[in-house]
Parts: sequence; structure tokens; C-alpha cells
Amino acid sequence: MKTILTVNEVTKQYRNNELVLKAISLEIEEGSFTVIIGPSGSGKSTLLNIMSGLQKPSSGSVFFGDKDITQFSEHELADFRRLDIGQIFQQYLLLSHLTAEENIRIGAPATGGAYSVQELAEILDISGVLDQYPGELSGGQQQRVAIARALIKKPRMLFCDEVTGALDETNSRKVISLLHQICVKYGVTVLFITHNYEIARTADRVITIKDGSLIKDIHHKNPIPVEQMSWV
Ligand SMILES: Nc1ncnc2c1ncn2[C@@H]1O[C@H](COP(=O)(O)OP(=O)(O)OP(=O)(O)O)[C@@H](O)[C@H]1O
Repeated sequence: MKTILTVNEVTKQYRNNELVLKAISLEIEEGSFTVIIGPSGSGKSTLLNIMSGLQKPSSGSVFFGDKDITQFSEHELADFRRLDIGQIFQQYLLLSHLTAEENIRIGAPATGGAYSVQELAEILDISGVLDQYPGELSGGQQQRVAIARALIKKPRMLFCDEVTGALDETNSRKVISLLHQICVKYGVTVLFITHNYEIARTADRVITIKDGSLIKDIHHKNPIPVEQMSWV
């Protein structure tokens, strides 16, 4: 398998506080579904943000393919984030004055080459709500609109930070199941942060972070199907 992302000895320190990330190194395989799990405050979001170019590390490097994104100019970084990767968060971050379809189209690159809204809407089961406004949609529907907005540009990687954190069990299962389907159908590499060990059991690989260090890295030969997740 080809490596899509390489993290080399990444550290992060906010001001003069102690290190939040302590020399993290890892590689992510293209097309994989990887979960990063760990206690609150262990550094998961900071690591994800550094891998997606949202934050700079204090030291170390992050290669996307053969390019070190930590050395990118502002312009190169903007292009990388606009074209190569998609991001989804616990908050849906939809624009309330635009319809679902208009929100999705915001993610499409001006240069073309996007997926069709109809195709994504069908997969994500939001075809019937495309002309509605975010305030008229359930949390699960809003998150699926946010996923479509992140995917429309055909990103090679999707960064997901606690994306089921605000959803109930039914909607969480649906979103996780859809992300797995998207990973397989489009070959997009998914990196998924969660506190939930059941979600982790559905992943190809589970990386555990504690106190800013990578303490466990497990590859699942047979990840469980989403339907077999128990919910506690
Ligand atoms: N902008 C910031 N300035 C100062 N400290 C920060 C900042 N962002 C995060 N931290 C600190 O860095 C540590 C790691 O935070 P981070 O959000 O990466 O952890 P996390 O594992 O994602 O936590 P959670 O699961 O609660 O979201 C925490 O102690 C947090 O308080």
C-alpha cells in the first residue's frame, strides 16, 4: 500500500507550557480508515490539525505525498486545504442563509472536477432536503450535508474530528457507516478522531494517543461491521 501522509517527530508546545505532542511519528496508508483515540486533552485534535495544515508544529515535519506541508507558504497551504483534503468537525459549520445544496456547492473548486451534488446527496441520503435550510434539518442531516460539502472537491483525504459527538446513536451509526462506504467507493483516506472504543473497532487501524505520545498502534485484520457496534 502507498503512504499518503507521513508525520516525522512532530512536537507541539503552546506558548511556554509543557509539550502537548511529544515527537509523534506515523504513516497513513492511502485508502485506509484510521481512528485516533485517547483521553480528553491527550493531543488528538492538535495532531489532526497539524496533519491537515490547520496548525503548525513546534518542530518536525508532515509530508503529504512527497511535499512537506509544514514548509508550505500561506498560498500553498490554502490550495492544499481547498483542493487536496476535506475536513468535518463536531459542529456542522453550515451557513444558515444558504440551502443544503448551496452549502454543498461552496466546497466545489472553481476550477471544476467536482462530484455531482446529486450523486453525493443520493449516497448520503439527503436528496430530499437539498432545497431546505440548515435550521430545518436534523443534526444527522446537517452533518451529512457537511460531509457532502467536504467531499464534493474529490479530496484524497478526509479529516474527521469527533464528527458524531453531537449525534444520537442512530445518526452516529449512519454517519460512520457512510464514511466507511465513501472510503471504499471513492478510495478516500479517512482519519477519524473519537473517544468511542466501539467506533474504533470498525476501523482498519487504531492509533492511541496519551499525554501527547503515541502509545498503541493496532491494525485490525477484521474490523467489525458498523451494524455490530454496541452502543454504551
Ligand atoms: N490553542 C491552545 N492554546 C493553549 N493550549 C491548548 C490550545 N489548544 C489545545 N491546548 C491544550 O493542549 C492539550 C491537548 O488538546 P487537544 O484539544 O489536542 O486534545 P484532545 O485529545 O483533542 O482533547 P478532546 O478529546 O477533549 O478534544 C490540552 O491540554 C489543551 O488544553
